[in-house]
Amino acid sequence: MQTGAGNSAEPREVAAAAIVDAGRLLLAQRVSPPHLAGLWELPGGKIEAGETPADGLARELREELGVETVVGARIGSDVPLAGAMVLRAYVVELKSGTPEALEHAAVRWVDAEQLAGADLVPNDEVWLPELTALLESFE
Ligand SMILES: Nc1nc2c([nH]c(=O)n2[C@H]2C[C@H](O)[C@@H](COP(=O)(O)OP(=O)(O)OP(=O)(O)O)O2)c(=O)[nH]1
Repeated sequence: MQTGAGNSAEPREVAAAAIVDAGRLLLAQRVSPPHLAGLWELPGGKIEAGETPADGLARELREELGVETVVGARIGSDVPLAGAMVLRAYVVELKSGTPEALEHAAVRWVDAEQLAGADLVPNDEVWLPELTALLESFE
C-alpha cells in the first residue's frame, strides 16, 4: 500500500523541536488548519522521503524560524497521527540566529509555569511532564 513517505510500512514522521535557551522553551503559534489555528506547538514538520529526522527537523526549523540548530535526543512518547503519520519530539539546541515567526502567527519563550498555562495543540499535551522536566533541568 502506498503511504505518504513512499512504499514503506513505516509511518511518515512529523518531527517537533523542544528548543530550550536560557531556561525557557520555544513555542510557536499555528496559523492553520482552522481547528489548530491560534494554538501553540513545538516548531517542526513532516520529514521528507530520504531525509533523516535530524536533517529534516533542522531544515524545517531553518524554514520556519530562520535558525541553525543541532537536533539531539528524542523526548516523550510517540503520538500517532491520522494519515499514517507519527509525531515525535526531539531536544534541539539553537546554534545561531534568533527565532522569528516566518510561518507561524508568533513565537514565544515560556518557563515551566507559563508552559503549564499555554494553549497547546492537543497532541502536545502528552509531552508536558517531559517538557517541564527539561525546563527544570536548566534551572
Ligand atoms: N510541527 C508540528 N506539528 C504538530 C505538532 N503537534 C501536532 O499535532 N502536529 C500536527 C499538525 C499537523 O497535522 C502535523 C504537522 O504539520 P505541519 O503543518 O507542521 O507540517 P509541515 O510544516 O511539513 O507542513 P505541510 O507540508 O503540510 O505544509 O502534525 C507539533 O508540536 N509540531
